Amino acid sequence: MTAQLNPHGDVAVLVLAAGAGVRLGPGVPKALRLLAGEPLLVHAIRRVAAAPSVRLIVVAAPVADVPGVRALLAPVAPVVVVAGGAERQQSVAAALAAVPEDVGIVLVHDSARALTPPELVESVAAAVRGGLPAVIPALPVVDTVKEVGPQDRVLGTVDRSVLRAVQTPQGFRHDVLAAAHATAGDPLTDDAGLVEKAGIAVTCVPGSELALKITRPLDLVLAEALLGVR
Ligand SMILES: Nc1ccn([C@@H]2O[C@H](COP(=O)(O)OP(=O)(O)OP(=O)(O)O)[C@@H](O)[C@H]2O)c(=O)n1
Ligand SMILES: C[C@](O)(CO)[C@H](O)COP(=O)(O)O
Repeated sequence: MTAQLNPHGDVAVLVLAAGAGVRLGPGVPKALRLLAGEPLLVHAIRRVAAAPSVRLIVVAAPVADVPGVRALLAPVAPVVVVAGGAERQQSVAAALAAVPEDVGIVLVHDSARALTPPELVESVAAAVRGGLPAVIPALPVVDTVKEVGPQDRVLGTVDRSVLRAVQTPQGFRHDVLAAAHATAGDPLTDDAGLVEKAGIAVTCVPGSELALKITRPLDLVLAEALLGVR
């Protein structure tokens, strides 16, 4: 059944799905690879669409797959599908261009974080709604982290208490994200990085173990196990 989005919601979610998935190994673009029999993108969209304050979902798809992604998602949720770019940052910019000005909050989300629960979408949006310009979900770093130099020589041990592993959805006031992208330089790995460069405060909220990014083959195994136990 097609999910209904909230026409009175104040949130647009940009769902990025234009990446190749090189680290996952050869195959179709990562967002279209199967997890428990369904494409990662379908898992991701179903969860985003279940978040009550979402009014609009814009998907950035691989250029060649735009019609196919529209057809794939039509029975899942109402979405706008645009062509993504060669870099993640370009895919964000293309999706952002499809968001009307009157939407106050924009979240940027990786389809690769396919099991992200709707509650995380809501908690990030609520923090922006509460007055923060930029909000990112994050988890503490669990490993000891070393700085390494030439010949793999360890230079030192980093104080991990000040480190966080950052997830998506990352949430922004619409004007803040638009301004950061309008002045963006070399591509960065996340949107919060652009906002930081503009000198605007970025605040962490608790992330979720379920929001793991499916990057390597083992992550698919882990995600399938998580689906099995839920
Ligand atoms: N040009 C790109 C590159 C990435 N992404 C999206 O950004 C998210 C995070 O990227 P990552 O997980 O690193 O995906 P890939 O770039 O596909 O992975 P790889 O580097 O292994 O190819 C993914 O949902 C991916 O589809 C995108 O929309 N457009
Ligand atoms: C946006 C992101 O998922 C936050 O962790 C991450 O930066 C994407 O990075 P990648 O280089 O595409 O794996």
